[in-house]
Amino acid sequence: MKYESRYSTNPLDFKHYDTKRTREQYLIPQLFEVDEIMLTYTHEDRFIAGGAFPMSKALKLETIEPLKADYFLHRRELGVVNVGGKGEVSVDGVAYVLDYKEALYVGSGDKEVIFKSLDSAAPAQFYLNSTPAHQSFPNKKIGREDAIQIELGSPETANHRMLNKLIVNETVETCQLQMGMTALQNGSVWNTMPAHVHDRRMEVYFYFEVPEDQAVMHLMGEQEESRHIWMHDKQAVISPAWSMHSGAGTASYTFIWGMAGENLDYGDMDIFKITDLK
Ligand SMILES: O=C[C@H](O)[C@@H](O)CC(=O)C(=O)O
Ligand SMILES: [Zn+2]
Repeated sequence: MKYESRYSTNPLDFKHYDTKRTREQYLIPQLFEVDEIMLTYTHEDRFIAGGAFPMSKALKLETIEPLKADYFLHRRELGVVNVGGKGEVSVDGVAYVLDYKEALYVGSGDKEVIFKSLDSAAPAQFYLNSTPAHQSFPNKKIGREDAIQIELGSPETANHRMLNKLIVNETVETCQLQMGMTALQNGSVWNTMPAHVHDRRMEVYFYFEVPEDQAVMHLMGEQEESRHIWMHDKQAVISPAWSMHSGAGTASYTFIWGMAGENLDYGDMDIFKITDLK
């Protein structure tokens, strides 16, 4: 288990950040290391984002020091999306097989979570999001066919995309975690445009299926003070509650969004007018 802690920030200070400081604060450059679990604990709603990459052995989700808890899910819930080969997540002895892009919700109180690949030649990569939880809800797998799909944007505005709601209140009961996956259609590059904020919830974006020689320019900041971070495949970025989160790729790509905070109302967003962005 490897972990890193990040404190939260405010928009008045963010105005003065240079590229290096911006990346240190918000970019999670690496989530997957062979036979490791890597976590980033952010004080933005105490959200944890990370990755489990079991290749030659199974990996157990251990507690980390900042939680001061006997086990990881003592007062937390967990969302898992597999972005690698077929894998298995075993929760207190119950095994859930996850194919590519399938998700699992794990409620608080489960003591043992173990990740493993079913074929070490095509190892699983489990993207993880975890948030504080003060009620225990049942564990549930959300397979490809269980996702709620929404078509957004259009080819004309280069933002044609399919949004898959995975862990939302229509599919599974959670305390505060919401997760989904949005795939840009071929030739479309703009995600979350028109951009929005939701001051009630922070968010983390994890970009993948970014071609090796391409990149995504992630936009953050307030409507009148936007900044960008160039991101590569399988990197994540923390978006505080006051920040927009949007981006354009040099090619099409897919991303997983995860949110936590005040409410569980996915559609509760304050949308910016494109011509008001600065
Ligand atoms: O608050 C919602 C999240 O930012 C994403 O669901 C937005 C998104 O996937 C998209 O518009 O492409
Ligand atoms: Zn959002």
